[in-house]
Amino acid sequence: MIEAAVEVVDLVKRYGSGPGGVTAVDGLSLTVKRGTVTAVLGPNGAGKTTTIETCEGYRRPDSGTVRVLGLDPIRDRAALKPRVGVMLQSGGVYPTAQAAEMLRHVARLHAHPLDPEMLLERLGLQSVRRTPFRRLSGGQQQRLALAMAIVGRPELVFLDEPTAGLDPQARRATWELIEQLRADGVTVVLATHYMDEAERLADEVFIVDHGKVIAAGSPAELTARGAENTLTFSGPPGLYLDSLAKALPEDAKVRETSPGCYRVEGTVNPQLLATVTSWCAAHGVMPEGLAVARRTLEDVFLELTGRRLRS
Ligand SMILES: Nc1ncnc2c1ncn2[C@@H]1O[C@H](COP(=O)(O)OP(=O)(O)OP(=O)(O)O)[C@@H](O)[C@H]1O
Repeated sequence: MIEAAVEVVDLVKRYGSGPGGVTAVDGLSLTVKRGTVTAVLGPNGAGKTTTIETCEGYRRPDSGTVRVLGLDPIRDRAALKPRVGVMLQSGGVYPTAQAAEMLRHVARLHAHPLDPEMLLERLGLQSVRRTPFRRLSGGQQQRLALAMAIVGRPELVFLDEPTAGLDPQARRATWELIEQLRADGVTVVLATHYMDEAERLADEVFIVDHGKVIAAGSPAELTARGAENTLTFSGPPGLYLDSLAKALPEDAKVRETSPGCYRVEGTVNPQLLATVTSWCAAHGVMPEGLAVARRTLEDVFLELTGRRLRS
């Protein structure tokens, strides 16, 4: 059997002790398969960064085990260093060094680096190549940190909120780069609180809340559980929905979510759409803003916790 790229079992990590202490990670387990993009998705404070930093060898578990490429991240740090890419925050770099110079420097430390110029181009950093790190904008610093994490062609890369605060164009460029990494066989572990990012990029998602995994699966598996799709439309308030409910298949439900806003949940297929529109036609109702929406990871999180992912 091929060994997992990352295996976290019952990880517990506390900050401080006594009543003022915080249990940041509370018995978290996850497995990252090689060659996949795996997202650790959760709201602020869920324990994502602590988990990632423990995998990177920066934090020691209070209990539980962490294996990275079959090794111990703290004990085997030297062996893992050339094989694992991490995005360092500003503390890890020389603030007065120029962007391109820093990237070339990191590239030279590796046997078979990617071309630094290609990375600067892909991440839209060519125009600031001579700018000292500390004068780059937050988003530029973040993209440079990403470039430095992957320039050495790691087998595995940990990305903690790689697109937080980026503008849409930089976000797309980062997503494309992550997709390219996967195509090249790199394993990517991505901590994010953006569900659209997890949905678009991840093969496997671990939804984390209060330091625990509360759901796991591919985005398709997670969003397919329960109501697969929804159909919404608006019309006059107070429509008599019992007769529409009778016309719908058994697994579908309809309700008025707010006055004049209607939501049908179930397997939305062309037949269901036809049933709803013909019921509307028979009742003289013009269904405005008729839309079919797939259930999102945000909906999954809301159902599991009663809260929204983005607070
Ligand atoms: N160095 C620290 N000392 C004390 N408490 C900490 C420390 N780092 C994190 N915490 C606390 O641990 C909990 C988990 O934080 P963590 O940063 O791991 O979560 P996160 O999911 O990455 O959140 P965010 O998206 O906000 O970074 C939070 O309650 C946080 O306040």
